[in-house]
Amino acid sequence: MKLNLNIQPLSTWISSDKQPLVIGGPCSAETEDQLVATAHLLAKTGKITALRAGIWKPRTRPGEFEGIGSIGLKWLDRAKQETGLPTAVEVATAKHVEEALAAGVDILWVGARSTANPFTVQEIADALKGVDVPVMVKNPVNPDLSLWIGALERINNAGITKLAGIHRGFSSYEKSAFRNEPMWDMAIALKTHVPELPIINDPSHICGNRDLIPYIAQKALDMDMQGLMIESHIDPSVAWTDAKQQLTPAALADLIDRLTLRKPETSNKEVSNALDQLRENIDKIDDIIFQKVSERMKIVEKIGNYKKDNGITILQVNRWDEILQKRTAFAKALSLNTDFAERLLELMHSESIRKQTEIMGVAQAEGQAQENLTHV
Ligand SMILES: O=C(O)C(=O)C[C@]1(C(=O)O)C=C[C@@H](O)C=C1
Repeated sequence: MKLNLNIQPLSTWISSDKQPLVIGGPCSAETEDQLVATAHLLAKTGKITALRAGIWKPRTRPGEFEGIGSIGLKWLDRAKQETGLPTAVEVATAKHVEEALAAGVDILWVGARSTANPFTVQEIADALKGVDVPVMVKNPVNPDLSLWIGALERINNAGITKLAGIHRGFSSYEKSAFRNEPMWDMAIALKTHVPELPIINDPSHICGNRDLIPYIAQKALDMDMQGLMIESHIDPSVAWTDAKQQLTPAALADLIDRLTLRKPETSNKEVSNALDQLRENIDKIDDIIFQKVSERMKIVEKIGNYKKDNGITILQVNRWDEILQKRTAFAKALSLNTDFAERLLELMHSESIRKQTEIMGVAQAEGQAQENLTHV
């Protein structure tokens, strides 16, 4: 379902001269020298569109460096005056918004922890009323698309039309190579709901480790994201925060050089005709798949009626296991990815269970129980 947000194109608020669009800068502003020197080196690469720096840092545990605070805004302004780079900082309270705007910060962003809290987002939105400043909203720490959309809506309702999302990955209990799981499907879902919303990828926070950054940055561009936010420090080995994921300005420039830029469309008529033809074939095949799935569901319904009339359980573990084994082996023989085949079968099986539960009348009882609960 498409959402109705009032959003201006990215090019109306940030220069599109350099492609890919990269917002670079240190995780935290630490000292005036560190920030200004990093900014100069970044500007000298000629590849950076805006300068980022954390001024107020939301830390998980107390006692860690929580950002240099307001004084850093003066350093950031000096970096901007000397390099000509527009600046971006994270804001998490109304006071941050007021101070950042008073200090001439060009772009604000809402952090992942703030996005997860509607009270915080509303406080920021209220502080932004009547101001024409670009705001980027990071995904919430947890993979909840509604929270991300809700935060964008709150900011948009406050009158902010220069709006973007930042995909920084999601917390996960599972051990992983990533600091935050990319869960690309979440960013794709946001793009599907709000196609006009620019999305900036933040490979630094997804990876948590500089070696992985090139892969995520490339994938983000291939996912048609509009830009990258990458942390860069003059000397990452002594960085006060996120030392492992920061790149020197030279390493960042090198990474940008190695990225391949692709476009969503081509002006080559021959290629676009070939793609049209192939897409027509896909449409036909998708139609056949749906017809077949519908036939399968009709059989599932018949089985469901037999089960209801003869006191047979809905779940048939042995039969389900047989389907999983045989069909995934078949899928493999057809050169299909077995994980994909398994997920497809699971999706169909859970729909069968839902359908047969409905036939048994249990779904109705469950619905009634839910209704009773909501009336308590
Ligand atoms: O074989 C059945 O009993 C069915 O209802 C079909 C089906 C399926 O979707 O394939 C559904 C539920 C069972 O757990 C096993 C298989």
